[in-house]
Amino acid sequence: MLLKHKHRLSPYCIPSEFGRKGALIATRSRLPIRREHLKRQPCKAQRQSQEDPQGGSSDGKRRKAIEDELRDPSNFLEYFVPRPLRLVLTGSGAVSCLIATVITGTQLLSDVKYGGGGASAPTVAINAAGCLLFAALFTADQRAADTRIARRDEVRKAQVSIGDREVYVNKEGERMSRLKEVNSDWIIRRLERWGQRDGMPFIGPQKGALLQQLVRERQPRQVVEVGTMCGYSALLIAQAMGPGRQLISIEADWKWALAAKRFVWQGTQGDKSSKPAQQRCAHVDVWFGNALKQIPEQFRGRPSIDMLFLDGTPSETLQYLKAAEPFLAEGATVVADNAGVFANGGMKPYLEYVRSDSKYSSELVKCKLEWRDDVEDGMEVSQYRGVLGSRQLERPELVQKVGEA
Ligand SMILES: C[S@@+](CC[C@H](N)C(=O)[O-])C[C@H]1O[C@@H](n2cnc3c(N)ncnc32)[C@H](O)[C@@H]1O
Repeated sequence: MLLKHKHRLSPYCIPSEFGRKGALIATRSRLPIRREHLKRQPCKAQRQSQEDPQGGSSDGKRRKAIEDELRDPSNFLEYFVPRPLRLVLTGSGAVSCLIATVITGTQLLSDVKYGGGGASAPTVAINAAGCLLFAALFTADQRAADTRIARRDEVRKAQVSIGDREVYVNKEGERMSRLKEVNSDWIIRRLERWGQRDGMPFIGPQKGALLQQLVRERQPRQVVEVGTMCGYSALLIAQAMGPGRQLISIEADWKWALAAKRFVWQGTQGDKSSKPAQQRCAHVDVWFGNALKQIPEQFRGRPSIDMLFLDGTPSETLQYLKAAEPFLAEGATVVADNAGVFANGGMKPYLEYVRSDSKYSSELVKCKLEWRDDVEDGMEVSQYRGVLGSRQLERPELVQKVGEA
């Protein structure tokens, strides 16, 4: 239950929006996770009321009525006394107390008028108090349900505005909404909201757009990324690469590597389960380990690297490049993040190397630091000319074009 209603994004567990019960159980018990686990499993009432956009028994009002009756997960009482039963109990309690108040009140009046000992004033008062109490409980329950429904509508509107939910018009002409399927866009949006809120060091949308533009222009078949964290930039690169290509992303921290594997897997599976025309992610492998060890050990005998994205520890950037250099294809693009904020710090040796060595043609593309409009940063975009250092930049205008974008 706790997992079901957990809404915060955490790097180490999958947010509830991903977490179908089956997928979570499968994760915990190390069972294989199937594609159907990704899909939202509606409860019985939801299934009955499910809107069928293709036609079928769509009845918006009925659906809404059933949804409105769904159990309120934040109300503890719901698990012991269901709402319809509560309404019957409190409603009938109020009515019976009202009847008793009227009867005992009439008796009391006739006693006062004609004498006798039929009903006492305390009995009337107790019945009246009972009537008020039950009526108050009944009203409070109704109000709580109305508040919950209003809150749910607000949540839905927010989901529509952030793009997690889509609005459509059904056959009866009613405006309905439904949650979108989890795919790479969905995960990227989530990670962006998390990054913005907590200032996570993901590359962010501006640098992300720049990186995607570079990938689209250069069409690399194999990209290697150093520093996956939770896979934000990996998903952006994979989207821009398109299907049939490969991205290898290396992460030294096992917790991030684990989180990234899940985010990337869910993002790319979502895309794979959609129609072939909508499949757009490259195959992504997240490797756990230090890139300085992984690259020299694992890349022997592999296809050469067409693009290298360096976003690990800034002071180690030059070492990453030197480790990967023997495996770079001629004309490969090397992109290094944080070339602005760390230009005179950890990135200095790297920048000196790529800007002075004849093997590279290099340029700084200025942009803002992620989630900040007031801090200048940049990405160093370099082209590897090969050992002979004779090749010219194939598209020298690209860097400028990207920088202006
Ligand atoms: C700035 S974050 C990467 C953010 C990610 N590229 C994104 O935009 O979403 C840097 C990551 O590099 C990882 N890292 C640092 N040194 C590394 C190394 N030698 N090998 C692999 N990963 C490393 C860190 O653990 C951290 O998760």
